[in-house]
Amino acid sequence: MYKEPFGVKLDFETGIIENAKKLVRKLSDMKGYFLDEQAWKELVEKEDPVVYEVYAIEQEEKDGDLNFATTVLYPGKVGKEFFFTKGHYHAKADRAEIYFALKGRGGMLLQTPEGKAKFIEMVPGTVVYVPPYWAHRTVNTGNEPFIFLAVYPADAGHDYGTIKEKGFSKIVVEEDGKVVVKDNPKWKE
Ligand SMILES: O=C(CO)[C@@H](O)[C@H](O)[C@H](O)COP(=O)(O)O
Ligand SMILES: [Fe+2]
Repeated sequence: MYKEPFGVKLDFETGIIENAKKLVRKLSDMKGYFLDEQAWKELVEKEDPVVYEVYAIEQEEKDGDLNFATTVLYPGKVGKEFFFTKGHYHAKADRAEIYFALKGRGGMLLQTPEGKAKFIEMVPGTVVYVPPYWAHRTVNTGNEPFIFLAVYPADAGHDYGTIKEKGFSKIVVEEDGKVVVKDNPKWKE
């Protein structure tokens, strides 16, 4: 009936949560995600870098319960585009989420199913509220790992398919040494 409460240590420097399940996403796992396909291919063939790691403490998929996870998103670019997470809607689309930035700098791209997009900058201490129904992707715009904690309903799930197919309507690129959020030329509604 009652589950056992627990506390775990989250290392703010490395993002590692003790006893968490670790997931690693390499650039080769992200075929079709970046705008510059040639630059993606070259970088995969050259070194296939780790783009991000996730340390998750997850419960059974029941409503009312909570999961939490840190993400360590490495600095880098594919062409002009900064490294990002795949991005997803929640499988139960109305499930909201809270992100809390711990280290480095970056931001979150959010998008409604109709393609209305928003970019929110994140520095250590920024808390982002992801409302129900918004897809979300984080982007590392700095030159050190961007680390954040996410807290989300245990039954939220992930729907990666829509974003994998259509992407986000905005992209985050470096132009003349500046971070620029612009329209994605490949975006189709
Ligand atoms: O939003 C959540 C959970 O709902 C985060 O924990 C991400 O799962 C993580 O930042 C990796 O990003 P994705 O590969 O899942 O898009
Ligand atoms: Fe999420």
